[in-house]
Amino acid sequence: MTTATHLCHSLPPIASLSTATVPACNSSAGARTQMPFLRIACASTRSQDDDYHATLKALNSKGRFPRKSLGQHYMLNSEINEQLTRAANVEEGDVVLEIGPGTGSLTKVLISSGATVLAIEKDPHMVDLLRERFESTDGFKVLQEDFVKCHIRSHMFPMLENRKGLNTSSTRAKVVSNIPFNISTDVVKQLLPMGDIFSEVVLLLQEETAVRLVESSLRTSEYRPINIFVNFYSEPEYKFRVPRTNFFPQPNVDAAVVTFKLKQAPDYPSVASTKSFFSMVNSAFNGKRKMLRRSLQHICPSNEIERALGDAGLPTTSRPEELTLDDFVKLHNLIELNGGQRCKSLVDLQCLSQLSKAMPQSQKVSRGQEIT
Ligand SMILES: C[S@@+](CC[C@H](N)C(=O)[O-])C[C@H]1O[C@@H](n2cnc3c(N)ncnc32)[C@H](O)[C@@H]1O
Repeated sequence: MTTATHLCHSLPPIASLSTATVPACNSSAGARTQMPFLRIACASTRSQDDDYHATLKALNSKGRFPRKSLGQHYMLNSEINEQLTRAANVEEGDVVLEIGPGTGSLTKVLISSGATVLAIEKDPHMVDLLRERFESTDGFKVLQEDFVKCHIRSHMFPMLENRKGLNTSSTRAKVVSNIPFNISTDVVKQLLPMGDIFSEVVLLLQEETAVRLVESSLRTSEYRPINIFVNFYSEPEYKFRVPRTNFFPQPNVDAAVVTFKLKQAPDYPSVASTKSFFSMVNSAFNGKRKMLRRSLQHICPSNEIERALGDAGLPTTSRPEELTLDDFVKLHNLIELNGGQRCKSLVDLQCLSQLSKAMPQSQKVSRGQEIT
């Protein structure tokens, strides 16, 4: 305990120190135990640039306290940053988008793997810090923007264009990020339909969100339109849990790493229009306790819905939480086919789908925002 006391005394004067803990040395995802200050010495031997002291020093240099409203929980364990980078198979020549780079601990690992990194950071103080830290590094650019509002395509296209002619195997970029938990759903909705520019999206999410996005099963209350959305656009995989003790300041919840392998348009389930498809899915779940023949009545008369359910091989009494992505696709296409002129609202939806086809790609991707 002498070491612990000594280290505690040497900590910089910053609020919330008394509640802070650092990760276990063998930071195997899975260990839930909170590690005391005693372990700091051990963590700092792994990566002195981004350990507990360095993070505090970096924040102090800008007179900053971590801001809860910006979800500022900094990663103290470089092993986890390396695992995130490996989960995306980042290699020489890759272009990587990092959302919320903070002090740049993950950024450093990405750059060391040979990637060119575009970082989007909302906090201007962290942007200053990153510019100082990576000032002499080629292949790094940081923009001070709110990711939720930024037009990511216009930033990515020039970077991808620049790579043409380089001897690199991948033509699409990757996303690797430890994001603030409060923008997780926005990030997922915005990025997953971008399979034309991103091949993988690897995110460190709140564990509960990770489980809800990847593992929600049929017939449970967690099964929502977002699950249909995630599986429509990607192949998600829960990789590993990251105990809360790996962050400063320590959040009240654990985190987990999820990879989303993005599909490209030809591999999306075949629907006449994604707009009308997701409108139907949302409507179906609006009346979660209701049978589909009732909740979709505004689209088609219930006998038409029953007929489509029957043709899809589903019970006429089906409820939304009983349908897989494939079932919804079949149902949607059958309603379109069977409904024809009789389904007035569907005709309206078809008009919308024509409009949507005329929309620029940049607007189309924001449609995911409608998913709940
Ligand atoms: C959980 S911290 C992660 C920091 C760093 N990646 C790490 O692993 O230590 C989240 C970071 O996202 C930034 N941030 C918060 N909201 C943001 C937004 N809307 N757009 C971009 N960055 C944001 C915060 O300022 C913070 O630096």
